[in-house]
Amino acid sequence: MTAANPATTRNSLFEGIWVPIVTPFRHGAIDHEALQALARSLAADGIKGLIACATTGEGSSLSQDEQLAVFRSLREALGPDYPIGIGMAEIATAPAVAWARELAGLQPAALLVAVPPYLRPSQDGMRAHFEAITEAADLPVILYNIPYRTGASIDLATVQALATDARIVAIKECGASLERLHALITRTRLKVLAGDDAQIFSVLCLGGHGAISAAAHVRPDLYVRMHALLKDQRLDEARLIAQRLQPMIAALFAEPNPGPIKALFAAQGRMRDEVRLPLLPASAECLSRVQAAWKALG
Ligand SMILES: O=C(O)C1=N[C@H](C(=O)O)C[C@H](O)C1
Repeated sequence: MTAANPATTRNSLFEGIWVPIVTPFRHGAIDHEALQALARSLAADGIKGLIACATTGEGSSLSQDEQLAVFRSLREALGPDYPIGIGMAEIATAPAVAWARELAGLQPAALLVAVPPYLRPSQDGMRAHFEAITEAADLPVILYNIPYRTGASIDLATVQALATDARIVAIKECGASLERLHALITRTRLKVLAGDDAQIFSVLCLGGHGAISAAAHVRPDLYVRMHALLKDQRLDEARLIAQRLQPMIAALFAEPNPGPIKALFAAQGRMRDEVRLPLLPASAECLSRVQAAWKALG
């Protein structure tokens, strides 16, 4: 096993509710003012950490310079101690390794690394990919398993093999069966974070450690409260919050993420309703549904 560096041993860091922050745009350019205001308000609501440039942050639509600028902007807004991770947008191993080395210079709290999309590598190929990035970055790494986006899933045995490296600290798991979630929680030492917003409550009840949740942009206080209640064994109260949140989660994912989040925030004057192609802004119907869910949350 690789020796842990001190950052990776602060493992309670990878518990609680994290948000993969959206990247606001203004006439096509990054709107740093809106980004920083949003980041400050999420942190004030108790969000444990942010992930820049993930799926929700449209990381794959940002140039490398823009990704660095987003990260630096968040640091400037929140200070050096607030945890900010960053998503790996490169797909193939060699450019991902080179980019990981560069990102390491920013000292992010973690790298969020998905199974490379489209390529559908073998389990050994996936393992080599994650190992090469971890070695290059020498930072805490969160595995990101989202087979409905990437086309391939990390097997439990591969997760277990990767978990022998202390720098691999957590897995963000999306769309898994209860059986697989249970296995990840009980048969690996990784922090298991829900990546599928509709599953956050179930993952936490099974013993998962938190979530990286796009939906938690909207009423983050309720996600933070639900997590705290479950830690306190106050299941009934937590369940009521989960039930209240469900219509909003469904509305936010009725069209491609992060369109609905940006549409709501634009209607609230917090940013412009801009995404980058091939994404399109949410439809008027979707926005009405999100706004109705917003009102119902009170
Ligand atoms: O960007 C992320 O990280 C997330 N992406 C998922 C998706 O867009 O499918 C959803 C999850 O809430 C976080």
